[in-house]
Amino acid sequence: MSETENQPRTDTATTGDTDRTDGTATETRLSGQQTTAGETEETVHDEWVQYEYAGAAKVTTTDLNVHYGDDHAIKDISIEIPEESVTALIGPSGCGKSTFLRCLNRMNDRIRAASIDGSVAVDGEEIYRDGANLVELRKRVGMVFQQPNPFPKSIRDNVVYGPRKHGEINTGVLSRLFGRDTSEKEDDLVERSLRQAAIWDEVNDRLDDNALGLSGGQQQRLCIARCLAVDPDVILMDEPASALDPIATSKIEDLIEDLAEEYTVVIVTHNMQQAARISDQTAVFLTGGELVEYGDTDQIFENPESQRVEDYITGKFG
Ligand SMILES: Nc1ncnc2c1ncn2[C@@H]1O[C@H](COP(=O)(O)OP(=O)(O)OP(=O)(O)O)[C@@H](O)[C@H]1O
Repeated sequence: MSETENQPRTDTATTGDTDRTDGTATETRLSGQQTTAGETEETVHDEWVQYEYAGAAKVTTTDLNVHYGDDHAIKDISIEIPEESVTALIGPSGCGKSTFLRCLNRMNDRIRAASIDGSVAVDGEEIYRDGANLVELRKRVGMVFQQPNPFPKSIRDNVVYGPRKHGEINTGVLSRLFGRDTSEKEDDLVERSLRQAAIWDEVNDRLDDNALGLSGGQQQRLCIARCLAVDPDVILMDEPASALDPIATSKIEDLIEDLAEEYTVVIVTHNMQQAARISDQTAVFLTGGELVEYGDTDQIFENPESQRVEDYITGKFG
């Protein structure tokens, strides 16, 4: 977990100008509060749900909506996700966590029924702008899925798959520039990525073995290494440990905390203890695609603003 000084926003004003981390003013209302007109959070969605944190915003969503046909899966979500930290997305099944996550690297574009409105910016750059380069975006915002999905290739080939595909290794120009041959560069990349994913010590003597021979937990760490090999800034993880046993899960959790020193990690999890253990901030989605509360993880788990969040966390709902 990064050593940020995240503080939950505690101002009691229902609306009003609020300093954002980027210095601009915006109308802010915390979830669970009532407007002066007596509207409840259920009826108003166009607020920023945010809190104060040290550092810069890495990802900002503004009025983000997703429909699948008539199904309104994500409703007016405006949040800032801080850099170099872990953000957990929690909530009951079907509340839109994965849909929200997929918006952050435009994976929903692949779903024919999905229509997306609103804005998602990474480092202030709109990813839904016309002409955005999706290959570059998905290198910058990588993704790890619930089921480990290594290619039926060697461990080495899995790690270098992305850079090779994007022509970042096998180009004579790069080799000449660096004055080294391709295999030497590949070896460096393989070792660095596998070390970062905390699996190097387990596989360094069998890099040419088929990745499908690894255990589930090793396969998932290999998939994380594959994601790291293309040098992302943001790593999206959709329940990355749900298919793993407790020991493998614990290794993935340790790894995620380490990764947050350098990367911005956003993780969907059904495991509330996991969210409490590894995340710096937590976003609680409840039924119907609403983001009900977003803030410092300790505050959300120990003293949530919203009764519905408290009910969910204590197991009374969801
Ligand atoms: N490809 C799709 N086509 C149509 N509807 C979809 C699609 N994916 C998700 N939905 C719908 O969008 C809503 C949100 O689904 P989503 O998978 O994002 O929720 P979730 O919170 O991640 O659920 P879970 O925890 O069960 O994975 C649900 O009503 C779901 O049925």
